[in-house]
Amino acid sequence: MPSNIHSVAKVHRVACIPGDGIGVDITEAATRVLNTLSTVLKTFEFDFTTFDWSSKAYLERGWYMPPDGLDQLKKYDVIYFGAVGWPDVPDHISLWSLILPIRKALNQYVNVRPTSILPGTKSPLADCKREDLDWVIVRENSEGEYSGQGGISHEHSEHAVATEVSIFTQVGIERIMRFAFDTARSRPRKKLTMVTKSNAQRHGMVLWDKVFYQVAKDYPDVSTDKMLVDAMTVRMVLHPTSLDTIVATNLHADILSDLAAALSGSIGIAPSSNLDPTRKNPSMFEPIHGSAPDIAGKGIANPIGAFWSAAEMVRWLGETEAADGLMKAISNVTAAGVKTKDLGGSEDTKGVTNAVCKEIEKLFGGGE
Ligand SMILES: NC(=O)C1=CN([C@@H]2O[C@H](COP(=O)(O)OP(=O)(O)OC[C@H]3O[C@@H](n4cnc5c(N)ncnc54)[C@H](O)[C@@H]3O)[C@@H](O)[C@H]2O)C=CC1
Ligand SMILES: CC(=O)C(=O)O
Ligand SMILES: [K+]
Ligand SMILES: [Mn+2]
Repeated sequence: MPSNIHSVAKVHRVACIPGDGIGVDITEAATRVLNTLSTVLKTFEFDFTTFDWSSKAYLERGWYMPPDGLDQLKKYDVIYFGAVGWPDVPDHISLWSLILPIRKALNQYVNVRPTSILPGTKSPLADCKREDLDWVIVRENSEGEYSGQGGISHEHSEHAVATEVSIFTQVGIERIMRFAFDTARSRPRKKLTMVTKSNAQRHGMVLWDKVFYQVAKDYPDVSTDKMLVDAMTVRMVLHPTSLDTIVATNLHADILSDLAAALSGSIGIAPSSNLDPTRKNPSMFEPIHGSAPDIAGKGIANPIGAFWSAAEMVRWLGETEAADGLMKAISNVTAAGVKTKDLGGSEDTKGVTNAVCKEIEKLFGGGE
C-alpha cells in the first residue's frame, strides 16, 4: 500500500456532550479509547467537537442548549453523550432541556440496549452463567409515557391537579415493532418478547398489542411471546435463559433495562444507541446510566458502558473491524480481572481506561 494512504483516512465528525457528574469522566475515557483505536488502525479519524451543555453551565447562564443547538448537532455524523442531571436542578428541567429534545427532534425513535455478562464478571443471580443471559432490549424512544403531554392546574393549592398523558400512535408503534423484529431476526434464536400492561391500560397498550401481531405476520421465522410488565420482572430474574430480544415502551424499557444491567453485573457496563434508522439525522450513543452524583468526582465510575456505547457508535459508522476490536479489548480487560468496584474489582476509571487502550494497541498495533 502507498505510504500516503493515511492522508485520505475517512474522518468521522463526532459531537460530544459530556454533560454532568460521571458523564464527564466517562466521556473523556471514551474519547481516549476512540482516539487510540483510530491511531492504531490508521484507516479513519475522529474529529471531536465538545459542547459544554450541562447543568453547571445552565446554573451560570440560564440555558442548556442555545436556540440553534439542535441544528448544530444535525451537522455531525454522530453524537456521543455522557449523562445529564444534577441535584441543584430539578431532574425534569435537565432532562427536558437536553437529552429528551435531542432524541425527539433528531427522530431517534429507537433505543437499543443490549445486555450480557462480560468475561471475568458474574451476575448477582446465583447459578446464572454467562451463556444464560444475552438479551437486546428495544425501547420505543420517541413517544409513549415520555411524550411530555399534560399539565398542571392550581399548582400551588391543595386542589393541584396534574395530567401526564401517554401518546401511542400506530406509526410510532409499527416502526419500533419492525425494528425489533429485524433485530430478533438477526440473532441466532430469532425470538421476540413483547412487553405491555394491556390488562390495566386499556387503550394505548391494547393498540400496541394489536400492531405487534399485525407486524408479526411479516416475520414468520421469528417466534413471539407476550408479557405483562410486572410478570416480566419475575421472568427476567427467574428464567433469564428464556429471553432473547425484548420490545417495550419508553417507560417500561427504561425500567427493565436498568434491571437487566444489574442482573448482568452492574449498571456501569450497559450501553445504549439512540438511533434514527432512516439515517437522516445523527444517532446518539451513551451508557444507560445517569450522572451518578453519589460517586461523581471520585474517579471511580465504571467506563465499560461508555466504551461499549462507543463500540456501537463505531459500528453504526461502518467501522466493523474497530467495533469488534474494541469489544474484544473490553472483554480481555474484564477477563483479566481489571475492573472497577461496582464489578467487584479494585481499579478506578483511569486504570480500566489505560488497560483497554493497552489492549487495543496489543490487538491492532502488533505490541507485546
Ligand atoms: N441519559 C441520561 O443522561 C440519564 C440521566 N439521569 C440523571 O442522572 C441523575 C442521577 O440519577 P440516578 O437515578 O441516581 O441514576 P444513576 O444511573 O446516575 O445512578 C444509579 C446508581 O448507579 C451507580 N452508577 C451509575 N453509573 C455507574 C458507573 N458507571 N459506575 C459505577 N456506578 C454507577 C450510581 O453510583 C448510583 O448508585 C439524575 O439527575 C437523573 O435524572 C438518569 C438516567 C439517564
Ligand atoms: C432518562 C433515562 O433514565 C434513560 O434514558 O435511561
Ligand atoms: K447516559
Ligand atoms: Mn434510565
